[in-house]
Amino acid sequence: MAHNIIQRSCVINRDIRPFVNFLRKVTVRHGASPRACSFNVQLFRTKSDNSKDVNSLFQPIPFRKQENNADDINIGEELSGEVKKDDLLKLLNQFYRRPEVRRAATENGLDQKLFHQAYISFRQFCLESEMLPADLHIVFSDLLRGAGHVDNLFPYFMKHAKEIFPHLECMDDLRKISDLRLPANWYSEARGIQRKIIIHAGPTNSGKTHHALECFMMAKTGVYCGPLRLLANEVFKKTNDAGTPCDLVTGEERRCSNPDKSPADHVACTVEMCSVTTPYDVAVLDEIQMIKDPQRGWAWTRVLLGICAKEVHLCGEGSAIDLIKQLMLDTGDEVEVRRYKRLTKLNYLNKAVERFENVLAGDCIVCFNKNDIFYVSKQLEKLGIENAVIYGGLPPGTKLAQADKFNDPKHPCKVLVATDAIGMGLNLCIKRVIFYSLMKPNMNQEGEKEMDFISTSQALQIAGRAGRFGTAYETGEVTTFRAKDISLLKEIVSNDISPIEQAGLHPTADQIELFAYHLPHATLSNLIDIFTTLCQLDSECYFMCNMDDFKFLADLIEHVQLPLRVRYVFCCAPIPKKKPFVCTMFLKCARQFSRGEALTLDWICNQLGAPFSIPKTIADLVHLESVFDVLDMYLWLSYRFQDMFPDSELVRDVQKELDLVIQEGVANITRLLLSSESQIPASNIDSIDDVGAQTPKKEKFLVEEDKAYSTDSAEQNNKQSKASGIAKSIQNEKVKGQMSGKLAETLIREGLITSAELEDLYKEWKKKQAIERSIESTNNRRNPKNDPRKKR
Ligand SMILES: Nc1ncnc2c1ncn2[C@@H]1O[C@H](COP(=O)(O)OP(=O)(O)OP(=O)(O)O)[C@@H](O)[C@H]1O
Ligand SMILES: [Mg+2]
Repeated sequence: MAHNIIQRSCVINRDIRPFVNFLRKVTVRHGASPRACSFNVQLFRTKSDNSKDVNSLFQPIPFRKQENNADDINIGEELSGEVKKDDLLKLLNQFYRRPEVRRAATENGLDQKLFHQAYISFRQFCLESEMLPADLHIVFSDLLRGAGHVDNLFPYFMKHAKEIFPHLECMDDLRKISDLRLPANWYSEARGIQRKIIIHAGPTNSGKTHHALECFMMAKTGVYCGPLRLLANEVFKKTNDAGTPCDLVTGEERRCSNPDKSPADHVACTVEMCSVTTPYDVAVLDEIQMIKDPQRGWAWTRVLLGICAKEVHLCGEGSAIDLIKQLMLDTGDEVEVRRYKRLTKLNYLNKAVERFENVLAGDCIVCFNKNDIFYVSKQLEKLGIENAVIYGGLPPGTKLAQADKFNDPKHPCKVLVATDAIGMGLNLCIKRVIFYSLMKPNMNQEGEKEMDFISTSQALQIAGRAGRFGTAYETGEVTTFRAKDISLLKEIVSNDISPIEQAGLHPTADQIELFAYHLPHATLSNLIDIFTTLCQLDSECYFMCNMDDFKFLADLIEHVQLPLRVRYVFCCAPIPKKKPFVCTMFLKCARQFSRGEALTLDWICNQLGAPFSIPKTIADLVHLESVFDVLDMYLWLSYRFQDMFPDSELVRDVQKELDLVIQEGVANITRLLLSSESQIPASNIDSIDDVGAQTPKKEKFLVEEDKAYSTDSAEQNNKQSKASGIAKSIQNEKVKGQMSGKLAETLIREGLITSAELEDLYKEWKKKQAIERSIESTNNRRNPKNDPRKKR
C-alpha cells in the first residue's frame, strides 16, 4: 500500500521528497525491502531537470542606445522623409503577429521565448533611437508608402537578435566545445603508450591496497592517488619508511622527501592533484568505486583515462569491474582482474547494544551527524566510559591524535565515537562496529540533500572497519544500537552491490574559457549552466558531475572583479559551503585579491582573530574548525597564486598550532559538552560534513558580510529586506499564536536570527500592534461608522 503511494508520489511532485523518505522509513519498518523503496526514489531522480531548455539560460544583452551628435546627418530621413514613431509601431506589431516571421525565427534558433525577448528589444531599439540606420529607415518608409512587405524587416530584426543573443552566432562552436563524447581522446600522453590495467577487487580489509602498494614501491617511478589527505599521508609515510623516497602532494600541502628538495621518483597524492602529463611506471588509483561519486567522480575518471603509466592498479569494489572494462575498450588498454577475500572474520551479531551500559572496550559507535556524536559521547562520559571522537570536520592532526588514543593499548580510552569519516583511510583497532542509526544525509546527483538509508556499499565499508588485519582484534563484529535496526542492517548488507554504470565527468577550465570567449557577457555560473545543458556525453558510460557547489561559489564572488581563470580557480577551492564563516572569508579573500593587495599572514590572522585560545564550548570548537578550514583555503590558493598568498609557510605553522588547540578542545569534549549543555547552536553542529557540503542559502553570507562591509549599500538593503522578511514571517507566526513555532525554531537553528533578536522583533511587533490599535481606536472614535463593533 505505502509502496504504491511512494511510486505515485514520485511522479507527482519532486518537492515532496521528505514525505517520501518518511513513508519509506515507515514502509521499511513494516517489513518492506529498503531496496524496493530506493528503487522508487530512483524513479523520482530520473524525473530531474535534464530536460532543461538551453535557451532559457541565455540572457539578452541590453542594447546600447547610440549617442548622436547634434551635427550628425540622418541620412535615412534625408533620403526618404520622416517616419513617425506611431506608424512605425503599427508596422512592428504587424511584423510580430506574422506566423511566417515566427517560423523563420525558429529556423534561425529563436524559440518562442527568445523571439519575444528579441522582438521587445528590437521594438525598443526602433522606437527609442533618435536616428535609425539609413537602410532600416528606408525600409520603414517604403512600407508606409505601401511598397514592400512587412517581412522585409526580418533581416534587420535578426541582426538585432544576434547582437543581444550572441550565442545565436556560435551555437555550433559551443556544441563542439562541450562535446564530451570521447573523453579518452583528451589524453594524448596516455594514448601514446600501451597500458596494463590491474583491478584489485574485493571486500574491505582484503589486502587490495597492500598488494597495489607493493608494486608501486617496487617500481622505478610511481604515483599513488587516494581519496583523502590522510590516506595520501599514510602512503607517503609508509613508502618513505620502507626506504623508497616519496613526495606528498595534496591541495593544501607539498612535502619533498629528498633533502635537496628535488622531486622524488614516487609521489603520494590526492586524486584531484594527480598529474596526467608526467610519465610513471606504476600508478595506483585507490577506492575506484568513487568514480560514481556525484561530486568528485570526475577526478577518478580523469586519472583512469589519462594517467600516463605502464601499469595502472585500481583498488576497490568489484562493482566497478564491468564499467572499467567498458571504458578501457575506448583506450585500448589490457585489463586484468585480481580478486581478494577478506583477511579476517566479520560476524554480524543478532543482538543490538540497546544501552550505553553495554558498550565494551574496542567498540566503535558510528553516527551520521555531529549531534548524535556529541550526544553519544556525553552519554558514555556520564557512565565514566572515556571515548575518542572522530568526525570529518576535525583537522587531520586531531583525527590522528584521537585515533592514536583509541589504538594505544596502554591508553584507558577504549571506545570510539565516529562518523563514517572512518569509512576510508584510518587504521583503527576496532573489535565491534555499532551502527547508532542507519539513516544518512546524502547528496544526490542534483546536489540535493536527502535522508536515506545507508547503501549496501556504505554499510559494508563501515562494517569492514571491525577486525582489521594485523590489529589486536582479528575477528570483527557488527551490530546496531537499536534492536529494531538489526534486521534492517542484515538486509542492507545482504543485498548485492549493484554494478556501477557511469563514470563522472566535468568541464575543464579550458572549455569554460572558450565558452567565455564566445559569450563574454555571461556570468561564470551561467556559463556552467549553459555548458552542462548543451554538452553531449555518452550516457551509457558517463554522467556530468554536479556543479552546484562550484556555481554557488561563482555566484558568491560574481560581483568581485577577477579575470575568468582566477575566478575559475577560486571556485575550485575546497570550501565547506555550509559554513558561513568560511564562505565569508572566501569572499573577503577574493576582494583582497581583486584589489591587488597581497594576502599576508598579518592580514589573514587579523581577519581570523589569531592567536586562538582553547575552546570553552562546543560553539567555540565548531568556530575553530571553521577557522582551520579558512587556513586550508589559504594554503590551497597559495599553491595556485604564490605572489598573492606569500606567507604559506607561516600560515601552515599557525594552522599546526590551531590543530593542537583543537586537539586539546576535543580531548576535553565532555567539559565542552557540559558547558554547552544549555544551548548548542544546532545550525553549526547538525552538519553532514562527511558526505559533502550542503549549500546554504546565500542570504546567510550576506548577513555576515554586512557586519564587515556595512558601507555596501546593496548588501545593506539585502540585510534590511531579509530582516523585514524574517520579521514578517515571525509576525505571521505569532499572529497564529505560535511564538515558539516551527518557523522561529528553524530561523534560530539556521543561524538566521538569534533568540535575542527574535525577542527584540517580538517586542517591536507588539509595540507596532499597540500603535496600530491606538490609531484604529482613535479613528473609530472620530468616525464611529467604521467601528466594526458598532456595526455588529
Ligand atoms: N599480505 C599482507 N601482509 C602484511 N600485511 C597485510 C597484507 N595484506 C594486507 N595487509 C595489511 O592489512 C591491512 C588491510 O589491508 P589493505 O589496507 O590493503 O586492505 P583493503 O582491501 O585495501 O581494505 P579497504 O577496502 O578497507 O581499503 C593493512 O594494514 C595492510 O597493511
Ligand atoms: Mg584499501
